[in-house]
Amino acid sequence: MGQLKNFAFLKENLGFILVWPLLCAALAALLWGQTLSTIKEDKRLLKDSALKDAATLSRAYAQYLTRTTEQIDQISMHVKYDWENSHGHLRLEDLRQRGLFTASQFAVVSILGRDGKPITSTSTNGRWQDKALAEQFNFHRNNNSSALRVAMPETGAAEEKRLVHFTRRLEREEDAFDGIVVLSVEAAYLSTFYDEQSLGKNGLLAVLGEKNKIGTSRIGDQINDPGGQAFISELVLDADNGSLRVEGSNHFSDRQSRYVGWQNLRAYPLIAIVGLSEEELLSTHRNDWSSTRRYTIAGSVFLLLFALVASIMSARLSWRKHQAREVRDTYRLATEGTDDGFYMMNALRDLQGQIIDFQFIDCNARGAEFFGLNREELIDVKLSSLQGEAYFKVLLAIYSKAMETGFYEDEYQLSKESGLNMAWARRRLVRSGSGLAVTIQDISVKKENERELELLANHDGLTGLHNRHWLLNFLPDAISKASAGQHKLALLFIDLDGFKNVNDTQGHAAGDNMLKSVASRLQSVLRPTDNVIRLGGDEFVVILQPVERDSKPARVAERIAEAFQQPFWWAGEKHQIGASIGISMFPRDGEDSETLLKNADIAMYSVKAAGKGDYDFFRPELYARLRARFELEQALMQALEQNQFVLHYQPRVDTLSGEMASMEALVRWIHPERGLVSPAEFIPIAENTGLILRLGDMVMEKACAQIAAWKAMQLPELPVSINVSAKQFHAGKLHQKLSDCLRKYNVRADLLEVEITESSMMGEDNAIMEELAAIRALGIKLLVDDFGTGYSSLSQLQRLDMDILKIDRVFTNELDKSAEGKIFFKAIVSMAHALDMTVVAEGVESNAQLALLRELNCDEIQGYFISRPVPAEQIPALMQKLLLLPDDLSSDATLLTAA
Ligand SMILES: Nc1nc2c(ncn2[C@@H]2O[C@H](COP(=O)(O)O[C@H]3[C@@H](O)[C@H](n4cnc5c(=O)[nH]c(N)nc54)O[C@@H]3COP(=O)(O)O)[C@@H](O)[C@H]2O)c(=O)[nH]1
Repeated sequence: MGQLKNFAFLKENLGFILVWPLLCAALAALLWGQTLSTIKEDKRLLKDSALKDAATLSRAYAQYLTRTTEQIDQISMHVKYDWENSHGHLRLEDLRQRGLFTASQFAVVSILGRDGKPITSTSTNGRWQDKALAEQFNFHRNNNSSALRVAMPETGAAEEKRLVHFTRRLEREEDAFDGIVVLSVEAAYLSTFYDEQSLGKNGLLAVLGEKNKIGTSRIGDQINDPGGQAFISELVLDADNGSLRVEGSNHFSDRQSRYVGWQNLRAYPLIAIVGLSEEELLSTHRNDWSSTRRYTIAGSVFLLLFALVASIMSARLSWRKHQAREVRDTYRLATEGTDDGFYMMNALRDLQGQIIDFQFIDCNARGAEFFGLNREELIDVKLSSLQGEAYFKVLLAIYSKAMETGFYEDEYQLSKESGLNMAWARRRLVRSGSGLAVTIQDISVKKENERELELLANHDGLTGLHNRHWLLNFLPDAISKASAGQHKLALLFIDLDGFKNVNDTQGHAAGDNMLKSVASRLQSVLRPTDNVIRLGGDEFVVILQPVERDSKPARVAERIAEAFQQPFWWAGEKHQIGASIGISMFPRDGEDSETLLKNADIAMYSVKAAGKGDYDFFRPELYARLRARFELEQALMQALEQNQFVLHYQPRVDTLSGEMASMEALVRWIHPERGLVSPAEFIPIAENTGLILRLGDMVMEKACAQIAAWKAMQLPELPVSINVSAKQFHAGKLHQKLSDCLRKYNVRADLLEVEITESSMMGEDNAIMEELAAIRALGIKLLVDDFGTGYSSLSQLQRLDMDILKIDRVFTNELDKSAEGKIFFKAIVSMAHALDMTVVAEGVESNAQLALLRELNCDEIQGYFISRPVPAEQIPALMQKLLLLPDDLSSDATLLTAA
């Protein structure tokens, strides 16, 4: 299988692998062709040049011979003249002594007489028997030409020097033959023209005479006189001058071929021959040719090696590409089924090697789909063509960084420019060879989920404001910024006043509406850069920064407080609510989130304690107050466990007669250190901490026990009313507790009355309605306490079927102070009577108030004018007194009653 794959790979890439050897073979062939043709051309030029040189040198040699022969000619003319004038008495020795034949080349100068015998001579060694000289003598004797003739030497004995004889006819009167003058010159003298520089070491010089008879011949230093000749066969010279290549093996004694040039002397019967050795000429160029050949061989070897290396590299490259492609294909196939986009990208570089773009070379179907294309459409596309210029620059920087470091990964939000149709992506870039393997994952859904989770985690679902979680993350950063910028930061802790009432009395839907309205109202009075946070319940926080002075958060707090003075409206109804605001400042009141929040909360609490609806800055002493409150809470819990509470009773009497109609049970805390503590101090804390439930149960228990005790003492059976807080109602099963308690102490239901504040029973909460009905069904009377301070209407009271209406002492107090107070009181009494309810005036402190109440037909009164709340032990005395009005008033009453 593997072999089959390899074979397929080879087949696929054969062209790419063999391209280099083929290219190199072609280059080598070209190189060799060029080299051989150059050598051939060189040889041709060399031959042409050699032939020209030989011809030129032969001409120069001919000139040299002409000049030499002319000298000899002149001397011979001189001798002839002297001979003919001397009438046969000339002695050549005399002429020699006079310096005429001093030149060394003249071996012998002779005059031969008419019989051919020497008459006078410069030497006795003349070779007058030479066959060639004899021939010349005969010629001169038979021809009356006076021209100079040349006789080439015969081949003589080896030890003899060869002599060339120059001869001239001598004459007497009437041109009669008188002998000849012979100038014999050493043949070698004619070849002194030889110059190694121009003819080389094996150059040839030769002089031919008539019938091509060789006068002298010389090859290099070797002058062939005496001894053999340079020639082994006669040259065929078919023109007066010329040049030709002469094959050495046939013509020359040294067998070397030569380029031979020849020139006939015009004035004398001589031929000058020059030969240049071919071997010598070639040898000077042979080095050039061999170095050319060496270069060509080196070039060929280089090409061979290059082809080999290139083939190996091509094969390896192809193999790597093949493997990379296989890996790519495998990866693509593997990623084909996934949701991730996979891309192989090639880095495109400029001449300086700088990356200028990337090109898609492969991708999976999903990857192409991200760009709205199919795979074939995306391959070969450049990255730059898929997005705008600015965005491409950003991408290029990231991709180049990945090329540099080998890896890059991030999550990023995509713009429209990206060309990818997704909102968020995770990309992973891994360097792979000369490019990048890029994986893109669409994480839009995940990001959306994260965003929603983040929204949920950081926002309040009801109001849309940031929540506590967000605040706790945001505050440390904001504090750091403030610290770095050396400015202040203000934290406003806002707690709604009366919100619990709305929630408790009008239901959670109303409470939710209120919170939404509060949120938008807060935002409306703040700048968009200020942060509003809902901490939870009815608590809000506002962060202001930068802040220079306290005056700024003070102004904001004032604006908020003012905004809350306007009523809230929903479902066509008006709702009033306030806000208490505590302010802490960074860094003065704390340097961390927790401290700033805690101190703003303390300041807010201080505002609440001081009457609500206002703002205050944190001060360290507020903390002391909070601590006192905390200690009170602890003490209250302990008091409940240790039964430190007692009930005092305040009578309620008939307005006219002063007869005790009922008693209100009012709890008192007998503190082990502080003595008697007012419920006005601890009831609100009990309400806030939830201790009111246990306290309420205890009051119920003590009241029933007391009724039972008085009954046991056989005192008149008078009802006792107990105060029940809203929390007790909302805790549920109040009627059950009351019923159990009555049963436990065997007390009649009509001896127990329940006072509930107006605000506790407000709203449309069915649970309260049902609870009230159930209590009433037990036979227990229901009293509306503190009427006039809340927002209940009489019609609502009618629906709840309340028995007694207790008008708050604020209105009793107004009775004798203003006409409006009296009118208001009268209206309530009238309406309550119309609803068949008994009216009680609370807080009656004076005779004048009593008189007016009688006038207004108020049924019962309660107040310090009758009696302060007193311990249970004092009640029997009051009971026995029967009429509790001051004596004079009681008698008035008696009178009135009687009347
Ligand atoms: N849930 C419960 N609340 C209780 C209970 N016991 C008392 N309370 C509530 O505490 C508040 C303060 O009560 P207290 O200090 O006892 O004051 C009562 C009277 O002393 C006072 N009063 C009565 N007559 C006059 C008067 O002529 N002038 C005047 N200045 N004060 C007067 O009024 C208080 C009774 O008020 P009310 O209940 O509204 O009739 C107070 O709100 C109590 O309700 C308890 O057991 N449970």
